[in-house]
Amino acid sequence: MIVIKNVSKNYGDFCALREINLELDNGVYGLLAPNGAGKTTLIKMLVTLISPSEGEILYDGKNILAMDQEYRELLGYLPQQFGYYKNYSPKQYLLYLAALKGLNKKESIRIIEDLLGRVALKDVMNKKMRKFSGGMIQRVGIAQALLNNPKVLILDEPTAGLDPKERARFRNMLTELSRDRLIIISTHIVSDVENISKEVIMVKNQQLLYKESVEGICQTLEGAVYEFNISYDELEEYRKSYLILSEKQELDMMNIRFIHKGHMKEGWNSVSPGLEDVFLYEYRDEIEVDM
Ligand SMILES: Nc1ncnc2c1ncn2[C@@H]1O[C@H](COP(=O)(O)OP(=O)(O)OP(=O)(O)O)[C@@H](O)[C@H]1O
Repeated sequence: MIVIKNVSKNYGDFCALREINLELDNGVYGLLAPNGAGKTTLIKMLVTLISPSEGEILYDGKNILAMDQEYRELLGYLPQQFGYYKNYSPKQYLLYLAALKGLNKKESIRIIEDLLGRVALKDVMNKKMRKFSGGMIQRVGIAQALLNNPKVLILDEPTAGLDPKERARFRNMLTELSRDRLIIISTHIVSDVENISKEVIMVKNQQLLYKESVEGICQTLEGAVYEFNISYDELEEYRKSYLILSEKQELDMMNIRFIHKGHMKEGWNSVSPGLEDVFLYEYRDEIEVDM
């Protein structure tokens, strides 16, 4: 189990994270926040690339910085950008990494072939990565992060550049992998974590906003999300008065989804809030709503 205890991180005078407290067990945790909110800072502390300015991070009660190599042996990490060699095949690349980690070659071949099977790359394991799609490269990235069969797997924005089909495949793979390990996946894309996370962690104004199940987080907007058909002429008025979550053209009307806390007006259709709604609501001042 990982315990993040009163952790703050400052870069000079700038405070990137303030007094973060979290307890994490096996399963998938989605670290969801807009760019610049401090996800990478938290992740870099979790993988010991940087250390907290205050507080500490414990693994099974031991400070991860003090554990040093012992901690890194149970850690798998896929950074936002990972370096690989285009002229290598996945198998060659992983064998090279295994050699760096000092793993025995015969044993490595067995582990690597098994891993490449798990990430659905067995058919192409001897092909050069030069022609691989973004999704295939990310799967190589996952395989390298799994090389030491880590108990803690940390993935920083792992779906960047993947198409929807590859994203879906990726999510399924994580669910499969999460059975016996702790997985943290950082993203600003709600659908990446909505259906696979045991709990979603959201950070706002440098502080922890939520660490809860998707259902629990969505409940915070229960009874406040509506859909309604309006004419184009009314659109400006609604935009001024309410936080619009989405606008959809339907024949000669506009179907809008919006937030209102208070009495509903006649005709409004109250709908169940989704994680995307909460995300747009909580970060309304930080993100430009794409309409
Ligand atoms: N080395 C650094 N020195 C100074 N400020 C930094 C440094 N690293 C990050 N920051 C600042 O800390 C804040 C959080 O950055 P961080 O990279 O953790 O955010 P993020 O949520 O991961 O965003 P992204 O997805 O863009 O990486 C940002 O305002 C960023 O400018």
